[in-house]
Amino acid sequence: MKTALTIAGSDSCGGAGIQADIKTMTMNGVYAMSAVTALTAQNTTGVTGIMEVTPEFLAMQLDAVFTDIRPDAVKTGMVSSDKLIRIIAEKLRQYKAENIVVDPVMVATSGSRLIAEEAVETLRLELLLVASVVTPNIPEAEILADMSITSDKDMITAAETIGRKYGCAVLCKGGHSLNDANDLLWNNGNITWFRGKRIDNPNTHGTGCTLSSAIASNLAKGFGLEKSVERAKEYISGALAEMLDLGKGSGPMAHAFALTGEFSKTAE
Ligand SMILES: Nc1ncnc2c1ncn2[C@@H]1O[C@H](COP(=O)(O)OP(=O)(O)OP(=O)(O)O)[C@@H](O)[C@H]1O
Ligand SMILES: Cc1ncc(CO)c(N)n1
Repeated sequence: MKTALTIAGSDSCGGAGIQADIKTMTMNGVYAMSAVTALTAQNTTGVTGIMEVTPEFLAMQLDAVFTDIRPDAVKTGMVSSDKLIRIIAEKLRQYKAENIVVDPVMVATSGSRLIAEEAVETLRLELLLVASVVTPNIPEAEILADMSITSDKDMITAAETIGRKYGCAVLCKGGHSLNDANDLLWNNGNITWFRGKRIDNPNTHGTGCTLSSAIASNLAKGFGLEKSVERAKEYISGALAEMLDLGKGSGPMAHAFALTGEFSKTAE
């Protein structure tokens, strides 16, 4: 069985972060492992607390995983602070990790900040340089490319700027702000649009985490990057289309929508 590792924060309400990543990887047919960067006290309406692990303990988790079950792909999500980012980059280089998907998480859907302001620079300098692909939404792409984005053409320019500067592929997600759920992949000079149908569902807690984990799972299974993004978009569309409605805010998606059979049955 192929394997994938998520390096991210825990979301106590289960819709984003580590919990979304493990559900997504499992549903996409790979064995999921996790290294936790921080605990969040969080629900669909917001984040009320953050407790970071120490850099030493994050390093111990990464050593434990890499020296035993080598991941075929790695996804990073909430990385929180300067010191944690440096450890992650160092360990990914040390173990020559492959298929690294960096979701440059900055602000949760609910509006709460998930990375220290000064750590954004470290994320650029350390994590983007080891990434195979980075998956910014529009506000994140604006910060990473240092420009404002108001059109499809701007998305292409921003993705190319980020890709050339950091030597990685870039998936710029239009979903939130600009267009229908159309995402743009810049991969070594080649441009591919993934045109998704916008699903009229306000429950989008954890969409970014879910998409990047689905991409990592497909890379782990040996699909190329374009095919991995295409398959990940199909998975997230299926999870959104279930119209799960939990919680008082922007709720989570139905990660296990494709699960049928004995163990997914409810009581009569
Ligand atoms: N309503 C929707 N219908 C269909 N696809 C959507 C919808 N909303 C988001 N997506 C898709 O979900 C994926 C994640 O994009 P999104 O822009 O929501 O990420 P994000 O802003 O990083 O998420 P998060 O808020 O979890 O950090 C993209 O492929 C996007 O096109
Ligand atoms: C722990 C965690 N990571 C990422 C996100 C982004 O959606 C979130 N809300 N919580």
